[in-house]
Amino acid sequence: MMRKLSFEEVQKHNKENDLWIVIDSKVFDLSKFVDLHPGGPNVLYAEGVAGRDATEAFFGLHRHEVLLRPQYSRLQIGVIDGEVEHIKAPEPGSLSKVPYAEPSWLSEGFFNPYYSDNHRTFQKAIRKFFEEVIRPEAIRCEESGKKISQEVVDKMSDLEVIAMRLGPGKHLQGRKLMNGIVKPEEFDYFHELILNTEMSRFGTRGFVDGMLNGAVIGLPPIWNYGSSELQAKVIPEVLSGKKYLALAITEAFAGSDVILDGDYWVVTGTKKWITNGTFADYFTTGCKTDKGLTVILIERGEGVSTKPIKTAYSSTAGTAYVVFDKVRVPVGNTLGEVGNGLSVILSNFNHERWMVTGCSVGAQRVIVEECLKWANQRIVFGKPLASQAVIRNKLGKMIMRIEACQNWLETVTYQMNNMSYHEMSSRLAGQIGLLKQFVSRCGRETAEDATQIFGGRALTVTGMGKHVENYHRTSGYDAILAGAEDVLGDLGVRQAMKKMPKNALL
Ligand code: HEM
Repeated sequence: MMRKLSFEEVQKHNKENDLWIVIDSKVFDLSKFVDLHPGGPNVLYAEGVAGRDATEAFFGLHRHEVLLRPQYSRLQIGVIDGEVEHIKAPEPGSLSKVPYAEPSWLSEGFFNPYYSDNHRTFQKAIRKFFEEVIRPEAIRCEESGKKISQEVVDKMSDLEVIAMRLGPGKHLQGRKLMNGIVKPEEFDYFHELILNTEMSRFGTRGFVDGMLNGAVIGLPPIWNYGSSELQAKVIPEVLSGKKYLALAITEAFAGSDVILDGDYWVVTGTKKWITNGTFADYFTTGCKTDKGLTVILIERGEGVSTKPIKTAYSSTAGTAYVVFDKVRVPVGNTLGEVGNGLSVILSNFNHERWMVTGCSVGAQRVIVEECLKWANQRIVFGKPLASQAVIRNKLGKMIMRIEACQNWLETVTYQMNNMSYHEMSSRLAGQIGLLKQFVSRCGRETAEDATQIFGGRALTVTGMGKHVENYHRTSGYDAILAGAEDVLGDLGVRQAMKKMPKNALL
């Protein structure tokens, strides 16, 4: 039970070695903390702060989470008698009540045709799991640049999170998804969309890619085109998170040339910007053979070396430069027909691009929420930021963009749920390309506007604007990964032109 104190009592403690303040009805004794305060001691002795209710000043400068850190929460010595706490830490898994902070299907009083009760139960469980288990790890790894710990990967694999990230399909059969919350045959692209949007909510973009993204894009060629022996060996290792897989296609200069030597391919060459490459045990690799592009699964071993590439985001993504030096690979590791590598690679792209779009939308929505909250709480010259028309204009555009992105993404997801894989490839490749371009463009514009709203705070890695800072620095990844946005937009128009009826004349 906390001590109950009066404002009169608090006011007496307003000097060096005896300093109390009130934040949201909680009384803190800062006497010993002043010299350790990252904002310096002087601000704490200021008039209106020392011995006073400093709630407004505090929330103008700190995120609420600061008060929850154990080293700071223990500075609380009591509560103001008769006052109640207004600002509470959200319960793990809870939904935000800020308008537009959640998609309409998760907003009270709104309706949506796409989601069932099962999607709702699933969303709640996933958000809770991500907030409790993944968020602390995401923040740690984003900062340290280290690989996600095996302990956390094991927790994901216990709930089949890795398998679910690969979408609906036969790889889910017989599994207990999220402890049985969803049956394998019920799992659809909306469940997967929920996963993608939820995992992007922590302002840790490098970590999201480090979270076994390589498997999501590198495994389908194995189960679609690999031999049964290869599948039996590699798929369980990867889905259980025991082994890492990377998709190694992109090249900066010389590719991966291959010659045949008996029952072995001998691969020599380089790959660049390979996500998860630093940690990968396997590489699903595009190689040049004399019959054309061929995809080969290369296991890390003699002749394979990887070097981390320092990028704008955290090295927890494991982005690597990969060198193959006369690596001997059994011919049985060939994925698909020799010379047919392009179709192996292309068959994967729709799903990958759609996934990136979902992650992008999840991250973008958090930024909209951050800006709405900040514009409401930040007081400048006695008025909230939101009282400025120029700020409201930016907020309006952000809301329009996120709602447009979400709605188009849901329409495309609905098509995916109702189409065969082949239909998706022929009908949706162009639209997914355009969607991805639209979402990443919107994301970049929102990142710019958010930076203007947060000002200098948006340039600081920690503190008030940390999410905006991370998003501004990393939203460009959505515009490049899985296909550069301009190229994808162009693909969309070219596909549309191919399908123009011959008699469509004005
Ligand atoms: C329990 C009380 C407080 C704690 C635990 C605390 C803690 C912190 C921390 C951790 C930071 C680093 C920035 C961040 O991570 O957000 C910070 C910065 C700062 N604090 Fe406090 N603080 C407290 C009260 C106050 C109060 C009452 C003021 C009043 C003016 C204040 C003024 C500042 C300033 C000016 C900065 C620098 C802000 C910036 O770099 O943008 N702090 N504080």
